Amino acid sequence: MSVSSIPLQFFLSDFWIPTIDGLEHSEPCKHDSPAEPDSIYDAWLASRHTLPEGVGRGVPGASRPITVTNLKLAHRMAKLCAPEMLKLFWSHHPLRALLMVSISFVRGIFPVFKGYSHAMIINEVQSLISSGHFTWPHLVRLLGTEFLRVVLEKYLDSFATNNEHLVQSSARFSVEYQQMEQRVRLDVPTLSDPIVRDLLSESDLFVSSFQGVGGFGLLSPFDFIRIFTLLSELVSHIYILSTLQYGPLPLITLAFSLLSTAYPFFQSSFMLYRYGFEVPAFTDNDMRLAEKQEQMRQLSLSESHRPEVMLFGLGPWILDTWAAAREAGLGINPSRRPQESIFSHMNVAEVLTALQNIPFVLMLQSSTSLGSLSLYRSSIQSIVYTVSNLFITVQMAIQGIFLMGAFCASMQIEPLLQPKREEKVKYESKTGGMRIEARNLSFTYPGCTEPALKNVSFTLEAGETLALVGYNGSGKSTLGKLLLRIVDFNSGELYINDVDIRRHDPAELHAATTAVFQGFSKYNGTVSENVGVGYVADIACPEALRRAVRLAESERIVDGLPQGIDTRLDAYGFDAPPPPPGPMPTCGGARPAWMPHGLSGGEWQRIALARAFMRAGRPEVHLLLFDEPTSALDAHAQNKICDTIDAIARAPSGRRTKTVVFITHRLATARRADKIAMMEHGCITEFGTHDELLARGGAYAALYRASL
Ligand SMILES: Nc1ncnc2c1ncn2[C@@H]1O[C@H](COP(=O)(O)OP(=O)(O)OP(=O)(O)O)[C@@H](O)[C@H]1O
Repeated sequence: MSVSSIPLQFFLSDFWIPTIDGLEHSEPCKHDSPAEPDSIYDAWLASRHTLPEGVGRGVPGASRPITVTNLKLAHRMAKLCAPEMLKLFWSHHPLRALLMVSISFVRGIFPVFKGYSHAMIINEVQSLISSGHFTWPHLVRLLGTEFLRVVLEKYLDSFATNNEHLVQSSARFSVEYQQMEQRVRLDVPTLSDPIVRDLLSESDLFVSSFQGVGGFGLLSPFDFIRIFTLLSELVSHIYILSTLQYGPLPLITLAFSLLSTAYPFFQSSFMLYRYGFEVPAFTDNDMRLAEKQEQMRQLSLSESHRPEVMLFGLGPWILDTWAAAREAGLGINPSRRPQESIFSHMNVAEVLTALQNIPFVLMLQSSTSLGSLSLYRSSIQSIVYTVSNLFITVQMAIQGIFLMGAFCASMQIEPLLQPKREEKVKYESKTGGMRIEARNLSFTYPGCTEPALKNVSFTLEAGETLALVGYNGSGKSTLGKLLLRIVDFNSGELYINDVDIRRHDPAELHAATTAVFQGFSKYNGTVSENVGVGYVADIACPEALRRAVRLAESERIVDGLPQGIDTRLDAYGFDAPPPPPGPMPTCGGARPAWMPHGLSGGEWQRIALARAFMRAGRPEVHLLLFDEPTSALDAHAQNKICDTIDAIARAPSGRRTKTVVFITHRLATARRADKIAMMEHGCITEFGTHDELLARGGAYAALYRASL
């Protein structure tokens, strides 16, 4: 998007609405932010607290008001981010980057050359008409020069575009790479922090600004270079004006010309201020409305939701909810519309444009050169437009700096589960599996008041099998995630092989575990990809894939698929992505390879089991955790899977080599375990063997009897 196409209101409204500054003073920071923030993150956080209440507080990308505080913050951020950004520009194509900046300067002078060349031609033609003192060779030379100028400008433009494209693509790849690299590093607790989410969203906006999408106040460092072009354009126009010969009333004429050309901008900004134009930032309410509207739109389009939409008769409700949100979002409600006055309909600018001709005529009295007048007029207009563009660009650049700050700050986020370097202990394998000892573990999900786990304590010796049983919502899956180091606990202690779990690198622990989650992932890919991600080193190894599929008792299912293990699976239900380009299948014809194949719930569960089995048998894996792995399987298949897990957890000699944790509602499966933990309301209320718990006659015994 070119800078000139950005509405001027975008810039002026922030400047001309004084309440923003006032609000900033009346709204002290909720967090203690230092006067000169030490880190980029602090500066970014401080800038968020300068947003007025209700306007964009919770909306990533909301434009910060232009205040002294924010200018200082932007300056601090730019300083802190500069090394990182310079590296980004220089790392791939230093010479081309230098060329890009230089060409930006040169391009700014082009409009002046153009005006000058046109003026010379006009002068020559004027001589022809008025005095006849002109020479054909001179006019031809001038036309030739103009032709050369056009060719040169076009050539430089196309060279600059190609050069920019190359430098920009490399920088874009780098920022996208860094963004991806950081995303895959971050763990669940880090990502569940709402401030981190906002930071990442603003960081994403910065990354997308490299796509050249513009709009919404996005300005990448590349667009920032355009400021150089605008500056050189401004300076060259001012220079041209200073070299012109003026007639009578030079200063008054100049002032009138400048003011009359600039008037439309002042008029529009005055109207915005006087007649209550809203700040062009999205309010929290706008975002809620947009979200609701999108949710309803998706619901109406989604084919996978269609059966329930039909069954529950949701059509009218979807339509009404969407319409209410959309109407409010579009401002169709008349009370939201800004007041308009008769003045807003008057186009005074047109009157002024007519009046502008008066000083020109006055100048014409003394000036002999029509070309100079044309140059004068085009320079005046260019100066006003360049200055206004410069203001818009600078204002957007300031917003861009906050997004750039978000990007740089996001790069410095350390995953919460990662231990400090000095506290880190390497995970040591223990023959016979993982020993787990939990002491008074408590955990509350972020934003919740009721803990999901309360004072959970138990010990599981290496190689033992534990079944976690209990009512819905009693905390079984949460405990499983704690053991797998997916989430962190709030209090208590958890020891793995007698070492505090918090001192281990989660990646090392994860390499020593395998799991099937209750809500396992369905990847948009082939069977082999869906299974192979369990151990990516073997994702292209047919034997390893076959073995995992066989262990999960899914050979028959996979062999029955149209392309066997290479069949693409339908992970989206009916909402599969559009087919790739190519011939469409004819009615009754063979099923094309790209067409994803659906699976039943139990079949998907076997695929997830096969994924876990990809690495389960490996010697470095010491903990196998299965959260309802066989809930959708028939009793026969369940028993076979349990036998398989038991076999995997043992050496050929029969000695236990892996610790196994089952989360299950099937007590027939639970009774096979060495230990059973009965969970109620986030606590382990009973712990022991099946026989011990039955003899106790408590909640487990009651549940077991009910299941018979
Ligand atoms: N992401 C979450 N955010 C907030 N609360 C959650 C979240 N996940 C689970 N909970 C809450 O934590 C409690 C324990 O949930 P958990 O999934 O551990 O139960 P469960 O025993 O595995 O249940 P089920 O047998 O139904 O699978 C529940 O009250 C649940 O509502």
